Amino acid sequence: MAAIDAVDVSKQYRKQVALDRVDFEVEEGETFGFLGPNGAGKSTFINMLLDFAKPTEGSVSIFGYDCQRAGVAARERVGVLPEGYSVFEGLTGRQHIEYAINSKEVDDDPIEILDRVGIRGDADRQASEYSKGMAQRLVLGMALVGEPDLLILDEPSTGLDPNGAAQMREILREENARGATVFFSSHILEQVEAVCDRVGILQDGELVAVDTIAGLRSSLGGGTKLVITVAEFVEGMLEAIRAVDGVETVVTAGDQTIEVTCVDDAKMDILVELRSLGVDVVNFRTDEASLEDMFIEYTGARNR
Ligand SMILES: Nc1ncnc2c1ncn2[C@@H]1O[C@H](COP(=O)(O)OP(=O)(O)OP(=O)(O)O)[C@@H](O)[C@H]1O
Repeated sequence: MAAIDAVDVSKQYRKQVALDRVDFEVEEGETFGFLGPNGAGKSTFINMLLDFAKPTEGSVSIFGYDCQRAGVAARERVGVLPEGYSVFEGLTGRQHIEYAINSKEVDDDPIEILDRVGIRGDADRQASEYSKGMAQRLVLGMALVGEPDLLILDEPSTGLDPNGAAQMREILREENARGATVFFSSHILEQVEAVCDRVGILQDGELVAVDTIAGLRSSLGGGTKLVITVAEFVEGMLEAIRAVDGVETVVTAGDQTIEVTCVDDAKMDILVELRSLGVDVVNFRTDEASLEDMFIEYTGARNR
């Protein structure tokens, strides 16, 4: 059975279409990354899973339970890290975890959980005094209570330092390895690339791609990235590259570097085109297209 099943789900806020007939499944046991530029509809979708928002049309279900009509059953096996969660005034970190343990009626050890998310040393401090990253770690800890079958995490890396982000990745891997399905939205594409089996890309409320990263690469014609360093930029150079057959995206990275995603066959034509414009090519190399390159290609936007 699918862990998450979205059936032609749409959401309209007055004139704003936040989701437009989104239809996909997240299989049990997958780690699934949910991507999209700001305002694409990611949080709206997650809010529907949690019944904070209702679909205008279509439906969403978790392990076969409709998130609106059978919300309590749907969320029973779920651990959640919602967007913009604020901690309770007057409760320590440990008490937050104890609260989650009591509400889920399980017997986890709060200190073990705080240790896992890296804030064991701050267990008895008021959570309202925590830094942003510490609070984010605490909320992740609360989501992990009771070994949920599905983790739903809205931007889990928000506020985390690089160590925290690496720890987060490790926790997602461990959770997946014990059998949990992990569904998370993120703007940190390296993180998504490192842990996800599949990704879905939302753009203006529409799901424009759902695939493995390798699958995305091959549907973009091989997804080669050419990194070209030139002595200096020449007027009309970027437009000329864009006009070459097989070129998908052209972006600049610094004063002298151009990154081009294209089909394999286009590489030589690009270099020939640059020579004919009198551009002095200092260096070029080919990389595999990263998830960020593909994201730009699908959404036409730099993510960060
Ligand atoms: N309560 C609301 N009332 C009206 N419009 C809303 C509401 N919530 C979201 N929207 C609109 O729905 C669209 C999708 O917003 P959403 O928050 O789901 O995007 P997102 O992909 O999570 O963005 P971000 O990456 O910035 O968090 C936006 O145009 C937003 O303005």
